[in-house]
Amino acid sequence: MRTVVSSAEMRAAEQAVFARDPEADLMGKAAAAIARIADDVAPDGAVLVVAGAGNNGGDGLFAAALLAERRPVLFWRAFRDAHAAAVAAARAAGCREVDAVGAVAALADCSLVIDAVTGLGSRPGLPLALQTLVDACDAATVPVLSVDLPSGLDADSGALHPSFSAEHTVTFGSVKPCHVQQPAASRCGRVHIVDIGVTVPDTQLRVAEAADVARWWPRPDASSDKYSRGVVLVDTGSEQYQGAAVLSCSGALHAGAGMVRYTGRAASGLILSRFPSVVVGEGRAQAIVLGSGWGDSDGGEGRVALARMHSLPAVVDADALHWLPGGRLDGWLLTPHAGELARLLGCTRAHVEAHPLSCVREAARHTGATVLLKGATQYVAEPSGRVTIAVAGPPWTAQAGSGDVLAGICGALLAAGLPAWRAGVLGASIQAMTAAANPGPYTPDELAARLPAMIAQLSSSPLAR
Ligand SMILES: NC(=O)C1=CN([C@@H]2O[C@H](COP(=O)(O)OP(=O)(O)OC[C@H]3O[C@@H](n4cnc5c(N)ncnc54)[C@H](OP(=O)(O)O)[C@@H]3O)[C@@H](O)[C@H]2O)[C@@H](O)CC1
Ligand SMILES: Nc1ncnc2c1ncn2[C@@H]1O[C@H](COP(=O)(O)OP(=O)(O)O)[C@@H](O)[C@H]1O
Ligand SMILES: [K+]
Repeated sequence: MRTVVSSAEMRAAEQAVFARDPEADLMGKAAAAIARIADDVAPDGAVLVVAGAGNNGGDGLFAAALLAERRPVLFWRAFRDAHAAAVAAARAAGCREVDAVGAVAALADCSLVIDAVTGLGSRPGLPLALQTLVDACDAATVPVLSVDLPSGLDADSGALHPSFSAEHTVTFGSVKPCHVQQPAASRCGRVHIVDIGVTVPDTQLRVAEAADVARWWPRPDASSDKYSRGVVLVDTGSEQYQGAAVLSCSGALHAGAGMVRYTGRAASGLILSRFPSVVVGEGRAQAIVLGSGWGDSDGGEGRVALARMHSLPAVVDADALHWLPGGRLDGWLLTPHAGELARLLGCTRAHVEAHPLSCVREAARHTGATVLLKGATQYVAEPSGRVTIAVAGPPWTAQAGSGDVLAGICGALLAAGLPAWRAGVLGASIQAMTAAANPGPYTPDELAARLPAMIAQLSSSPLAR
């Protein structure tokens, strides 16, 4: 699990280092890491360093000085101001200064551009001369290594602004919100996190990693039986949306449920023809999955209220989200997409998309449930305000039916005894990881069928220990 640190939290952590040791050379360590990664990602050829006026530019120019010991380096001060000591170091090391026109012309001969214009102090957007260079970089397909973050982005959000598009980003201490939230994250390329001796604080925002999924994924042992592994009661689908029932049962079974009981209104014969192990009808269960594919079929309110009376953990998806009972929904996992969350909160979808973190937190605080906001970035918010971002996957899973499978997976994890936040994080992560391992337009049911191979691979990997 990685802590996600805001620019203010990172600055405070940096100040704490200087309070202990006023001579701490954080910039020197940052520069050394940038130079090392630059050599790794583009071992030969000239490097162009584009430097801004603040410390981000300082990092880049000290890195320029180190790189100039072994390869040609050019630098452009994008705003006339720049970190004076770093400019002096770059000049002393033999780096050649160019102007805006020279920087664009130099791209033809460069194997790497280091973007050190703005970092934590970045105000969104780019001045025209820089935008011209960014366009030229994109056209010339010269790889960009961004220092801390692609200049132009806002460190503290996932919003898109005119910015560099990095192939690699080197950041310090821990990831910042722009590195882990789409669409900004797609501009960061591969993010290298470098320890420069700043102690990163615990925060209310974290991002899960494959190792967490491997460690926490429930596995049967010699004492397991179908009941102890977890029985999932699935009330999904309807006459109109029969497929949703098949998909949520598929998610639950392929995620390792001990048993799936189907109590929804789709034709049971359809489900049994696909999954003969499903038991049709009520019975004891450890978790319930509600709502996927209900459409406007009757009795939603009563079915959700009944689930509440069972006092079991529940996944509440899609149409069941319209019928949330009053009171604190402890132990429940709500799985809205942005539109459904907007409806829950009484705001617009655009508002949720612009402020996903505050919206998902608000829904969890208000309902007392854990809320998994689905989409390109998947946020799992607990009523306490803590948010965990699931492992990211490719956009191939953006298709009808993925959410139904995910609801089933989360149901199996709740039934196995995981707390709601962990079920949400693991469910969203395993679906994303399976899609990443099987790139292409696989249908949600095909991807669900590939979950067991992914889970087996995780279980046998050293990450699982
Ligand atoms: N904290 C740490 O742990 C460590 C931090 N380190 C490094 O320090 C970096 C932070 O440095 P920083 O505070 O000097 O801010 P930085 O990102 O250089 O930007 C400020 C300058 O940019 C300008 N500017 C901003 N937006 C603009 C725009 N759109 N268009 C035009 N100009 C714009 C802004 O102008 P102003 O707002 O003053 O008008 C100001 O001149 C951090 O990212 C990391 O690389 C490491 O050295 C060591 C450990
Ligand atoms: N841009 C994206 N990248 C990756 N996954 C996405 C993206 N957009 C949506 N998804 C995934 O697609 C699914 C959509 O869920 P949902 O809208 O409820 O679908 P449905 O109700 O049709 O099953 C979610 O599981 C989410 O993880
Ligand atoms: K930068």
